[in-house]
Amino acid sequence: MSPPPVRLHVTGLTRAFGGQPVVDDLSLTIAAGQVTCLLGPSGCGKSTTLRMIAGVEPLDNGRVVIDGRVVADQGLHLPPEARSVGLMFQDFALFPHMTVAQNVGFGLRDARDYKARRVDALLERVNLTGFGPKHPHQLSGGEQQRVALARALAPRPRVMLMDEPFSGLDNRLRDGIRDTTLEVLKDEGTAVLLVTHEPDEALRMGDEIALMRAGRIVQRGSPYNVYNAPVDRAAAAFFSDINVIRGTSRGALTNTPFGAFLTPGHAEGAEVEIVIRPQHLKIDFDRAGRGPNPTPQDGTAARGTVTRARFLGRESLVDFAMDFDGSRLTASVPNVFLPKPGTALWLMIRRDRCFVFPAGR
Ligand SMILES: Nc1ncnc2c1ncn2[C@@H]1O[C@H](COP(=O)(O)OP(=O)(O)OP(=O)(O)O)[C@@H](O)[C@H]1O
Repeated sequence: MSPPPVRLHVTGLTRAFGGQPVVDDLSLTIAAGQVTCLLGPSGCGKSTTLRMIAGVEPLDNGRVVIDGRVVADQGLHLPPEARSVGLMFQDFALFPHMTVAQNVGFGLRDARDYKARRVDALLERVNLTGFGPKHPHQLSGGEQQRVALARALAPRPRVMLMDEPFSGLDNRLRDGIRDTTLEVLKDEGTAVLLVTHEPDEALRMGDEIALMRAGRIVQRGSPYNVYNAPVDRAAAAFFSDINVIRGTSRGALTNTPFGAFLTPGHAEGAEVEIVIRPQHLKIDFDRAGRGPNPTPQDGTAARGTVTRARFLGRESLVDFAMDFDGSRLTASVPNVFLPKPGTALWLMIRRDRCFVFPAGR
């Protein structure tokens, strides 16, 4: 089977405001039926990237190609309606004076009976059959959101650009709407660029995550890879709380509460940071000071004292001060585990889940 065709191809996209670069030489490719989540902290340039691709913001440099056709470069700026893009924003604003059917059919220039059939089919697709004659104010937030999706899809855009489209919805609605939206977009074979600052949303929705920082994409990959092989400490920290064990690499080894770690590739005397997520620290009991008998995979156990334990619903977080050097670590345990402060417990570290980075990066 041949790979799906590329729908969006962006190269060298650059934009500065007042001399300050906001998007800096950004490149990106999205194939038909693929969802790429542009994920990053507030202000890193996600919306500006999306707006340049949509055609509502000029670019200083670079090129945007949609379905093989250049729609923007230094000398060319096609308007949004000539780019075959669908847009969905947080404040998706349906036209209040129009019915649901008129809203969905708004961008269609086809003959009346074709248009009516397309509108009905889309309303059915987003589970709103029979809603055509209603007005937006008669609909719930989730229903309005699905009308907005149908409206954006009506002209069969090659590329769908979505900027935090679910953040106005309450939590209980959100997961359902995300799943419906994803299903519909996959069915239509649209290439999707979804901007979000929520890692959970990117992990849930993306075939690919493009992690953005200060105007640049710092890492691209499947959700699994971006989560499990972060390029640096900040990339690891973007997805969950992290523990950082600091040390000095000597003879390609770094001493930690959990014994010596292999840290090859770091200069003699270089400061390193060993990063581990709280769920990859395993807790065991003290057994009158004898501690556990770890398997080779569990690594070396180290003793610590509980300083605080919190219940967060799906998990409990337990904070420790380590006997070795007083360093602070946090372990996450599924369900309820609330040892009293002062309790001695042992921690084991999944070495294959640790990331080693040069300090300060
Ligand atoms: N038209 C503009 N004029 C001047 N500065 C702008 C303009 N648009 C955006 N900026 C600035 O560019 C930076 C990036 O903005 P952008 O909206 O792209 O970030 P973002 O990653 O989408 O953030 P958020 O998640 O908060 O929306 C911000 O510092 C913003 O203030």
